[in-house]
Amino acid sequence: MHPLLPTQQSLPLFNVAASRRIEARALLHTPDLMARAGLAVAKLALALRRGPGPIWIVCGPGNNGGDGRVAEQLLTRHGVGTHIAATPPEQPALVIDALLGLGLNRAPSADMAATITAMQACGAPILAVDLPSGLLADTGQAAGNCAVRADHTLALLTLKPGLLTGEGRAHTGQLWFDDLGVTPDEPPTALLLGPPTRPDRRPTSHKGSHGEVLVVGGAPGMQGAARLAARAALACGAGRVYVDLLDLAADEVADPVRPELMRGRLSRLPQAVGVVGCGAGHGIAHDMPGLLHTLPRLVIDADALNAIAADADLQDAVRRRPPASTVLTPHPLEAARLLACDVASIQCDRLAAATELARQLRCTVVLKGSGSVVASPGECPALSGSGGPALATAGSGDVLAGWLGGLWAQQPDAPAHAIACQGVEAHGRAGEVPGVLCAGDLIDRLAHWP
Ligand SMILES: NC(=O)C1=CN([C@@H]2O[C@H](COP(=O)(O)OP(=O)(O)OC[C@H]3O[C@@H](n4cnc5c(N)ncnc54)[C@H](O)[C@@H]3O)[C@@H](O)[C@H]2O)[C@@H](O)CC1
Repeated sequence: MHPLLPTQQSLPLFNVAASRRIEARALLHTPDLMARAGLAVAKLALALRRGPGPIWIVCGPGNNGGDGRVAEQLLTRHGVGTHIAATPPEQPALVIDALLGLGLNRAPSADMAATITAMQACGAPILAVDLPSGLLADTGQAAGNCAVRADHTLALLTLKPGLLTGEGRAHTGQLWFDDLGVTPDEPPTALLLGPPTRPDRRPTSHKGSHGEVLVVGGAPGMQGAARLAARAALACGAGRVYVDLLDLAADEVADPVRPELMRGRLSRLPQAVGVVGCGAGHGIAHDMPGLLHTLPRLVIDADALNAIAADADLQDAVRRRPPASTVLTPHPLEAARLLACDVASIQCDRLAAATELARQLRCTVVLKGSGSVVASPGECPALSGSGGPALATAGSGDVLAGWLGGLWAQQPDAPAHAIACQGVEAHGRAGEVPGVLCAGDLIDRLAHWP
């Protein structure tokens, strides 16, 4: 068994309802699912335990607890000390959290909350069975703000989206997966993104083969955002990258650090991929009708999103664009403005929020944050399992927008959804470093990825 992330391929995700259906059908021909689950848990527990102490197994009232009890029998048979109880033994070598899994349907009771606190405090690593107890499988939210923070989670039968988005990654720890020998017999409710790909560069290609990007943004004092987006598009391989910095004097260069970047205007570049909004301030609202009407492919970020949120005519203009020609890249607050709700409403179900926004504005939506979501009309939503806190820095969103623009310039026939999936996963994987990654360094890592 291997840790699941980073994945070598795209993987299907199933919400609670789909997992239940798959389980019910599988049980008809594979009645020993719980035995298989318990065996998988016991094997992983043996590999993860630290020290000679007993393995503390915390079993709940349902089948999640059943998995824990099967694991306990197998470990005991193997000569390993175990302790099944709600309170810890002396110096446990590992905790197996089999309190609550897929059946979680309310905030943990006071007794369960006390057990969760004890698991957390006992000092041993925690292996969660299927889901960290208290974590909602569909959304990655902690029911009642009380959920186990596991060091490892072994997902069983299906992978659930809540392990990967919202608060999920903070509770799951290292993710493992055992399908228990069952092949899902229905379509996934979401996809976990696989390794990103880079556009091919033919030996005979020249800069004209790799498209044009026009970055529009960078109001006074915020020009760095537009320049970061432009540098990212350039590093991605776009043939020519232009910046239209709002209010820049006519004789100033586009970017003193990157002489490859050129000044440009919409009127001269009607076929470019537009990357609009980075550091743009309120002034971008004035340019939005022309940009939305003219450019065949658009990545819309930051202040351009706020302009759209504030103007019903701009929302209509987004809806009227050709299918698969527009990507919006909101963070949760921008998404909340676009959906006229608050951030908590977005975060409590990120997959649903991104899907609803994509439906309302008929475009592709990248909802940023831990477990970025890519949603488009008619497409199965995708989740990224990559990225981390190193990306929580100023400018990393600008880099994403520019990178998407660079990818699209080189693949003009690709639909918005495919570009968004490629770009989000590349951005996330390049951002997996300890500590903090400045946006400029992120561009370097992306450029040399993989
Ligand atoms: N049926 C099978 O053969 C298999 C079951 N599996 C395991 O079974 C789990 C699902 O089992 P269940 O459907 O029994 O669900 P759970 O074991 O997650 O829990 C259901 C029970 O917990 C109670 N409960 C829910 N929320 C509670 C709360 N906040 N406080 C106190 N009690 C609460 C419910 O009333 C119910 O009694 C999966 O997560 C997985 O671990 C898998 O191993 C696959 C095979």
